[in-house]
Parts: sequence; C-alpha cells; structure tokens
Amino acid sequence: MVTEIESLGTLKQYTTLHKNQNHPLPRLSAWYGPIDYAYSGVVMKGNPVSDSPLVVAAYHHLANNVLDPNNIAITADCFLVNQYRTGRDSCGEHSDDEPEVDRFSPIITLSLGQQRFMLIRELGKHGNAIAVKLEPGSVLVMNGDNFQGKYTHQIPKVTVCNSSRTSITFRTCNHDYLSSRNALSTPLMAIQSAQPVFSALKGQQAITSSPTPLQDSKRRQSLSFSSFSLSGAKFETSSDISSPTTPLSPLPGNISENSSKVSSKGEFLPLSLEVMCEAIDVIKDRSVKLELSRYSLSTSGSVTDCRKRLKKAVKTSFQKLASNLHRSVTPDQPEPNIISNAIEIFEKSIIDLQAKISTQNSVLQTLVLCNDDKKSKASQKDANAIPKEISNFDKRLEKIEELISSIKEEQTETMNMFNKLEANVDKIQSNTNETKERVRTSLQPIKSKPQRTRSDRSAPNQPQIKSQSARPRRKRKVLILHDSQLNAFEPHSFSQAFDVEKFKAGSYTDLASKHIRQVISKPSIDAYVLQLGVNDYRYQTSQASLDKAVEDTKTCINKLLSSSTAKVVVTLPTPTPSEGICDLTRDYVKLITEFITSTRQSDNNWRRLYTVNNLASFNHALEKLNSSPDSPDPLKPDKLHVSEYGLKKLSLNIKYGLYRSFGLNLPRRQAPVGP
Ligand SMILES: O=C(O)CCC(=O)C(=O)O
Ligand SMILES: [Fe+2]
Repeated sequence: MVTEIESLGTLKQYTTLHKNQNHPLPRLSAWYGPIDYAYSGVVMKGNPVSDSPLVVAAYHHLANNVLDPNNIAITADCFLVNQYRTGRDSCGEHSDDEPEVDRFSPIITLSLGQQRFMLIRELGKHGNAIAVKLEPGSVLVMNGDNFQGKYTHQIPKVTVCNSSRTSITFRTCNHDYLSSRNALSTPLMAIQSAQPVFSALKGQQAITSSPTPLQDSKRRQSLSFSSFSLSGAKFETSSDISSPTTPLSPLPGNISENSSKVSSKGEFLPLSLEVMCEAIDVIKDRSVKLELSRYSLSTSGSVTDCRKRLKKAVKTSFQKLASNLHRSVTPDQPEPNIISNAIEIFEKSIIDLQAKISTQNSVLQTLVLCNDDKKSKASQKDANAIPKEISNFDKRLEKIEELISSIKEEQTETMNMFNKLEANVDKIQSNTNETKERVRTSLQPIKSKPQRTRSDRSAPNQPQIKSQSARPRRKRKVLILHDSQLNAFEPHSFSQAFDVEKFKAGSYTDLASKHIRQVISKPSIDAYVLQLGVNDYRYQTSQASLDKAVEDTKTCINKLLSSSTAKVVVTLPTPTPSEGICDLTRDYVKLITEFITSTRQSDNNWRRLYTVNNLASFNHALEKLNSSPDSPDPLKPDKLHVSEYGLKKLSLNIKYGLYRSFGLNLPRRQAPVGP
C-alpha cells in the first residue's frame, strides 16, 4: 500500500506560511478526495481516490472485518496520507475541524511501518494527555459526538526512530461544503452496489462484522474519553507473507484438515475485483482473508503486479473454499454453519485483540505515570544534591585559598631572603672592587710604574688584579619603558653593567591598557625602568586628566611589581631649562612620590620599587631654574622636545636609579649632571 502511494508521486513536503516565512511541515503528505483540503495552513490538492485501489481495498477490509458498524459510521470518501520519515518528523497538536471534513463522522487511522505514539488531550487542558501506541497494522478511530471539538491530537517527535511510519486517515467530506463547491464524492465503500450474484449473501448478518462490545470502556471512563474508541485488529504489514504477525484463530477442523485432501472441483466465477473482495469479506474464510492480507502487505512491485497478485490470491482462495465445501462456489448456496463459525471465531479474535490492546494501553499509561514519577523524584534528588555540591565546592575553595596564601607567604619570605642576599653580594662585590682599586693604586708607586690611562687597564701584561667583571655574573637585564622622547637615547654609559633593552610605550595610559601584558611576559628581566613622564605630564590640562595619568602610572607600577620579582625604577619628571613643565606636573610628581613611599613601606616585598627623584628634588630644580636670569619661564614651555641637557639628565636619572636599586656603587668619574 505504501509502495502504491509512493509510486503515485503525490507525497510531498508542504510548507506553511507563518509570520511571512515559509515553514516546511515536518512530514510528507498527500490528500485524496473530491476537493482540495486546506490543512495546517496549506492547501493540498485533491487526488482522485480511485488512483489508489489498495487503500480503497484496505478500507473495505477495515469496514467489513475490523470496525464495528454499530458504533462507527462507514462513510469515508476521502483520505489523507502522512509519512513520517524518521522520529524527527511529527504532527503538531491539532483538531481535525476543518470545514471540508464532516465533524460528526469518524476519522479512522490505519498505521503502517514504524510504531509511533499519538497524544490525545482534552481541548484547553494542559497535561493529562493519554498516549496511544500506534503499532503497525493497528487502527485507531476518533469517533463520537464532536470528538474534534473536544480533543486535540498530535504525533510527537521521538528520539530513537530511523524508519518511516505512514498513516492513512480515512475521513468523510462535509457534504454541505462539497455542494457549496459543486463537488461530488464517491464513498470508499463503492461496492455497496455489488453484482446480483452476491445479493443473497449481502442481506445476511454475515456481511458486516457484528457489534463488538468495547473492552476498554472502563479505561475510557477513567480517562473521560467518551467518544474515543479503539479497534484493535491487526492489518498485516509485514512483507514476510509466510508468517503473518497475528495469526487468526484456527478454523474448525473439518475445514482446515480436509482442505488438502479434497480435490478442487470448484469453479471460479469471472467476477470483478470489487465483487471478489466483497465475496471474501462476506464468506469470511480464514484462508481467503489471509491471502488478501498477504496481498495487501506486499510492498514490492508495481500496481499492476499487485492487482495481478490480488486476483491470483482471490482465485486461489475461492478454489480452496470451493474444495472445502465439496462443491462449486455458488452464491445462492452458502454454507451457513461454516460462515457463522468463521464469523464467531473472527469476532472472538477481534475481542481478544481489543482486550490485549486495552491492557497494553493501560500498561503504557502506568509506565508513563511511573516515568513521570521517577523523573520528579530524580529531579528532587538532584535538587537535594546541589547544596551538598556547593558546600563541597566551598570547602575545596577554602583549601585552595589556604594553599595560595601559604605559597604567597613562602614566596615573600624567599623574596626577602633573595633581596637580602643580593644586596649583600652587591655590597661585597663593590667593597671588593674598592679594595682592589685601593690595592692597585697603592701598589703602583711601589712598582714605580708609569700612571696608566683607563684604556691600558685591560692590557694582557697587567698584575693579577681582576677587573670589576671578574666575578662571572650574568649581566643584569634591564627593560626601559619609555615614550618617544627617549627614542634617541642609547644607554652606552651603563651598558657594561646592564644588558639594556628599550620598549617604546607612548604614555602610562598606553602602557597600562595596551602593552603591559607584552612587557610582563618578557623573560628574565632583572629591572624595569619606567620613563614615561614627558608625554604624561606635558599634556595634562585638567584635574581629571591628571587623575587618570596618576591612576595609570599606579596601575603600571603595581602590575610590574606583582608579576615578577624584578626591581622597578621610576624616573619622575624634572624641570630643565627650555623644556618647562605645566602647572599640574608638580601635583603629578607629588602624588607619585607619595605612592612610591607608601608602597615601599607597606610590605618588604615592594621595597623593590625605587626612584631617584622626588618632590623635594623637583622643587629644588624649579627654584634653581627660576633664579637663573636667562632661562625661559619653566611654567610656560616653548618646546615640546627634551633638550640635550634634559636628555642627559634623564639618562643619568635612569643610571642612578639602576645602580641604587642593585646596591651598586656608581663608577667613578661619572658625577651626576644638574640638580
Ligand atoms: O499520522 C497520524 O496518525 C495522524 C495524522 C493526523 O492527525 C492528521 O493528519 O490530521
Ligand atoms: Fe489529525
């Protein structure tokens, strides 16, 4: 059947328009009926019902063998096919209350392929949905007084499901609606007007299945689904024709046992397919039904093939039946006993199946409830577990914090020891150098050697007095952070003691915001020199900009101190002739001087912070400049560049700062310049 529908090429993914956007429906659909069907915001073209004889035959089978004609009106004249390709395909919550469909007629759903669930819920009531298992071959009927007006249904997505499910929902068109559109429908049970040869049989009760008491009335009450009935007979879908999944109950011995012994004298009547179908249903012979359902199951081959197979199946069945009855099949001589026996057995099997399905449904319902209960218990458990987790986490955090603070303490101690040791080493070294120098000078007159020039000192034939660099020691690595004013500055004068690198950082603000990471990631720096004053103080024009400059300077200093064990030497602005300062420079110097003093006092570890000038030296220099008659007013700078004098002074400040920070004595003959 599925193959037939697929081969018709009508199944397609419709799209619905929502908020001006196209949304593809999560399934394939095809509509067979006399009019188009507006459904889920899409209009589906009506395909001729007669295009799919297998679906029509299936409906016959259901109507005649499965459904209860006293409860379920057999009036369908159209059907909708839905194909859910995987578990990701679904059908949202809805009621089939479109005007095209008669709302007082049942909707009969035949499910084929992968098993899925349908959730049915009372309209407007959240929760309390019942889940109906839609097994392959099962039939679900939404029936009763205005079912669609009272309930919604949906096929939810499922996670584990890779194969497809196809549903065929048989419906009855709304005839008022049809006539308003000048359309006519043909009921799917078109064989009501069967050929006269069977009319005698048609009149009998055997034509339709007798009313079957619904076994699940108790369950329906508890779920308050008065209009919902479930017919459970299986419609075979397996392609394994030799082993139908739900075998029918065995027929009385006289039929099945004798069937192979009696030779067929039956004569096959050349009837139309429809008539044969009806005959099969009427006679309700087990073997005939089996053959027919086997035919319906076959999913392979073309439609013509299927038809051929059906014809063959029907013919074989008739012949079997004929031989069982020891006579030709003649419509006016049915065998009432056999027929009523068959019907009885068949009905019993339906009842059994209904009972089975009803039990399964209540088990399913219980399972759903249990699952919900488990879920809520599990989430309760989770909720209880959270505070415990948090307290565990807090404890671990406390431990980590303790560890960090003990490591910090240890680090400070080590750092202090290291600083002390280094200061001692430096002192010893400079003492040694001084002593050596004294010895050397005192030896000179004794040896009556001519006075040597500085350049002679390293000559090879010198007495065994080692130079200052005799103790093998890695040159101290110094990084000077400077603004553009110091571009041209080459610190040759002290590069013998230090391995100097320069880093142009613009201003404190630039350094604090952009470059600081790059600076502190440089390896094995022994000292940082911060010379960033010129731009920073020159352009201060307001209290706010001054505050920002002070803040950024502090940030830089703090980051350099806390990210390494290196010394940090800050050179502050100094007023020099021609260069000048502005009003706020003094405040800047004052605030940074205070900051350096307080930082050094706050912790031994921060005594690595040095400066060579402070507010006092600044005031002194300014006074001196003001008293000099030729110098320009230092508060009104006329140049933005550092003078040669200024540059030299800057380099000396750096040098003093560095020597002081390492506890080194300044080399001789290099007296500081200026104030
Ligand atoms: O696939 C099904 O079983 C139900 C489909 C349905 O409810 C519909 O198309 O209206
Ligand atoms: Fe529906």
